[in-house]
Parts: sequence; structure tokens; C-alpha cells
Amino acid sequence: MARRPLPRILSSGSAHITRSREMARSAADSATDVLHPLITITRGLRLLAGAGRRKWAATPKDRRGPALFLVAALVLVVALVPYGPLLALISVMAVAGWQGRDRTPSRTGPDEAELQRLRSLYEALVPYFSLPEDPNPLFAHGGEWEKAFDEYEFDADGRLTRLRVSYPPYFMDGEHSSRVRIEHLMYAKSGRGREYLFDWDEEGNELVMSVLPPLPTGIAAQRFVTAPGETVLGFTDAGAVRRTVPVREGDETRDAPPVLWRTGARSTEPHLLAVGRPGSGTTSLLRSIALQALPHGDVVIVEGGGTGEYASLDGRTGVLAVERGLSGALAGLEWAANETERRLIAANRARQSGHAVPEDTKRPLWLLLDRPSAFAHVAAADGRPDPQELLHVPLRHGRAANVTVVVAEQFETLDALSETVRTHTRARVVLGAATREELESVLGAPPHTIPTPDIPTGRGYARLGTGPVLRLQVPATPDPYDDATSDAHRRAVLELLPDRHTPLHGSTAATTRAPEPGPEPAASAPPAPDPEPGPPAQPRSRHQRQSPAPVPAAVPAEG
Ligand SMILES: Nc1ncnc2c1ncn2[C@@H]1O[C@H](COP(=O)(O)OP(=O)(O)OP(=O)(O)O)[C@@H](O)[C@H]1O
Repeated sequence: MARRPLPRILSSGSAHITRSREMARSAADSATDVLHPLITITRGLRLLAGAGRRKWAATPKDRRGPALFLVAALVLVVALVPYGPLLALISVMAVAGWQGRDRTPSRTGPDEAELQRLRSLYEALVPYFSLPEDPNPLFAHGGEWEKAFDEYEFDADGRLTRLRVSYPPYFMDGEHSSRVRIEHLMYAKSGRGREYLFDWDEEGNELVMSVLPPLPTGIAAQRFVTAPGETVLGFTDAGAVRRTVPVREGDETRDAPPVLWRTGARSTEPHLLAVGRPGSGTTSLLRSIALQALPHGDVVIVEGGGTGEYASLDGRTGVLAVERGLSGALAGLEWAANETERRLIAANRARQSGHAVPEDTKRPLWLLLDRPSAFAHVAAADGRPDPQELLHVPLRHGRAANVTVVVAEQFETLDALSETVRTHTRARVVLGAATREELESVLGAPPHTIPTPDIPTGRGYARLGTGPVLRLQVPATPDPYDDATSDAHRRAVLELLPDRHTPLHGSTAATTRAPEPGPEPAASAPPAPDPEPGPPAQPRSRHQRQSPAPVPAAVPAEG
């Protein structure tokens, strides 16, 4: 797949380095070619010298004198014979050249163990790829596996890394269950613990199985080079996407293939749902999205888990609220719904009167909800609406109003998500361990790989709308206040956090971390929307509501 070239400013540095590397490599190759005979003779001389040393060491001491005498006599004879020294030199060089020759045996095919693997895989596939009525079966017990496996590669440990299988045209490769059976069998026979890609060519009746290298886990949160409206969800395989972006990994900068999610008015998947098991990394994904959104937009965070994992964002410029309680969540989301409507009306009026759309309707607003299902039960018990109901307007009309909704939920509580959330979140991510059925139910299509059983945190799959299912590794974006976070990652996240717009006092910090014990006073909710599109009611984070603070600088201008 052709890659879109990077902007000159970004690519020129790395292109220069690549050119220099290529020049150095070709110079080294030429030098090796020229010096090859010398290298061979030197290696041979070294071997001869080593053999001589060993022989000398093995010679008993009482025989060393006569041996030395014999050698000296030989040298004398050679020196006296016409052309003796020259002939001796040529002979020594010839022997050294012979001794120093490259003796690595060139492999011409698989060894016995590898052959056995291929044979047993072939035998295992016979029941699936043969029919009793076939007079000339490609797959038959004791048949010729070479005809079915026309390309194969093994790694240094003798395990298959690539295999091209030709199969009979009557195999139902269009049926998902038939494919899955073959993929699981080949996975089991080729060695577990690695991730395999299965590429079915239905036209050519061929299947190529290849081992995928693990996705790099060393990329941490950083300022990614993206266009406005693009968010890096994570990184994927090199051939799977057309773009690359420069990333810092440790001390190195390299180009990596990102999974880019486009939001805003032209997005076809304006909202995202991320699903995973506990500890799979969905909170880190939301944190990563928030850090990328904040330089250009405002963020409202609703944390159903109530564990304070977004405390580092609380009170930062652009973070309009971090809500952990039901009342706060309801207030924040009600404001967001009103704000979406206000933006729509303002933009509509401007268009109708032939004016430019007001700037305050363009600033991206992000609603990040981590486990909103946690509120459903409390809300029902308390006779209050489920906060998810308030997502109806942002989800349905958010695209035109630059409002983006991101929901993270766990598999166990996925049923608690409302139909609106499911319908309108067309960008999907699954992180961590998941069965094929679970992956398919969230992504809408099965992945083409079978993942390893021990998946690193933040590893999963992404699918944007009806696009392909992509492998995904989310950049490490841990909670900088977590003691378990490494110094490098803490620094990386702290560097990206905007300044605080209000000082965080000790008592407030405590309350922002603790889950809300009960319903908050209704007074904390933002005022009801104005009948006319007017100034938006601003939600504030809990500490702001407790101690009235100046309206944050990042709050959209009223209009
Ligand atoms: N992409 C990643 N790279 C490295 N470590 C990660 C990544 N994502 C998450 N982690 C680490 O894994 C742990 C769990 O992550 P996180 O809290 O994001 O998971 P979660 O799915 O939200 O789980 P929970 O709901 O139980 O908090 C944290 O210690 C976090 O730092």
C-alpha cells in the first residue's frame, strides 16, 4: 500500500538520515566486496595460527626441541631453493584461503523437523479440504503436501512464520465458520504465543498465514503531528494504514503508522465506543484522547467508576468538568446537551442570515464518559434519569455542532448501554482479552488475526465505521498520580497537561479523588437552558462548585 509522503518539514530530517544510512551501507558493501579475498586469507591465517598454537601446546616438552629444529631446517631449505620463499608464500596464502573460506552450509530446503511439521499440518487439514467424491484430491492422507504448500518460511527455532496454502475450489471459504475452523487449526499446529494473520484469497483459492511481529509498546503519550480534527487512537501494522507520523520512542524518533480517528463536521464516525475488561487500558485511552483534545477544545469528563483516575485533569484549562457523582454527571451532560442545541441554533441562524458561523460554535467540545453504566442503577434507585439519556442530543447532532462523545465501557456491563449510544458510536475500539464473538459483536466484523493469550495493556483492535479491523496499541498514558506509574511516563503525561486555571487546594484534591457518597444538592446543577440561544450555562468541576471560582479562560465565549 502506498504511503502518503510526510510534509517536507517533517520528512526532510528523517529522509536525510535515511539517505546517509543508505550511502554508508552501500560503501560498506563495496568495501566488503573488494576486501573479501583479504578477509578470507586473514581468517585462514588466523585459523592456521590457532591450529599451530594448539599443536605446539599438545607437543610434549621433550619433543619440542627436535620439532623446532625440523621447522628451522625446512625454512632454511626453502630459503635456499630458487624461488623458494615466493613459492612458500604462495602456498601459505593458498592454504589460508582454503581454510578461511565461508563454510556455512547453504540451506536448500526445510530440515527433517520442519518437514515433519509441514506434513502433520497437511494431514490435519485433509478432513477440511477434501471430499470423498473428488477423484484427484489436493489433500489426501499420505498425499503430496508440496502441491498444497507452495511457499513456506521458518524462523530460527524451526517454527512456521509464513505459509501459502492452496485449497480446492469447493472449500466454502465464504463461510465464516469454515474459515475460523481452518484458522484455529493452523494456529494450534504452528505454535501458540504468536499472532497470526490469515489472508484469504477467495478468487485464487489460496490462504496465506503469516506471523505478525508484536506491536511496539514503547510509545508513550506525546504531542502527535496530526491535522486539526485528527486524534491518534494508537498505532498499528505498517501496511495497514497509508500514513505515518513521527513518534518519540525512548531516545529515538521514528515514523509509526497511526490509527487516526477524524472527528468534527466531516467525520463519518463522529463518536467512539471503547470496550474492554477491567485493566485493559480503556481509561488510559480516554486520557490519551483528552490530552490530544485539550490544545484545541474543551473537555467534560464523566467518571462512572469514581476512582479518581482523571484527577490529574481536574481544574486544567479546557477541562470544563470532571464529574464523579450522579448529580454532577447529570448536570454536566444536561449542560452539554443544551450547549449542543445552542450551537446548532446559532449556526443555523448565522447561515440563514448569510453570516459566517460564530466562532464559539466551532471550538470542539468533547464528552468523555468512562463507564457511564455505573450511574444507571443509582439513578433508577434514586428516581432520577440515567445520564445516558442526556447523550441523545450530543450523539445525534454532535457532529454538526463539533461535539464528540467518547464512551468507555466494560464487557460485563455492555448491556447497560443505551440503544442511542450503541447506534451513534460508529468508531469502535476493543482492548485486552476478548473472544472472537465479543470482538465481532463490538467491531461488527471479525479481526483477521488470532491474538496471543498474554496481551499487553492497551493492545486491541479498532474499527472506524465499515473500515477494516486494525490491530491497535494505545500510547501509554497512565495516571501521573498513580504511584505505580514510571517516572518517564509520569513526565510524559504531566508535560502534556495544560496549566491549572484554578489552584487545587488540599481539601479539594481529596474530594476530587474520592467517589461521591450520595446525591449532590440540586443547586449544583447548571441552570436550565435559555429559551433563546444565549449564554451557555457552564458546568464546573466539583471543587469549582464548592468554592466559587472565576469562569475558566477556556470556557467558550458566550454569544
Ligand atoms: N497503553 C498502555 N501502555 C502501557 N500501560 C498501560 C496502557 N494502558 C493502560 N496501562 C496501564 O494498565 C493499567 C490499567 O489501565 P487502565 O486504568 O487504563 O485500564 P482500565 O481498562 O480503565 O481498567 P480499570 O477500569 O480497571 O481502571 C494502568 O496501570 C495503566 O497505567
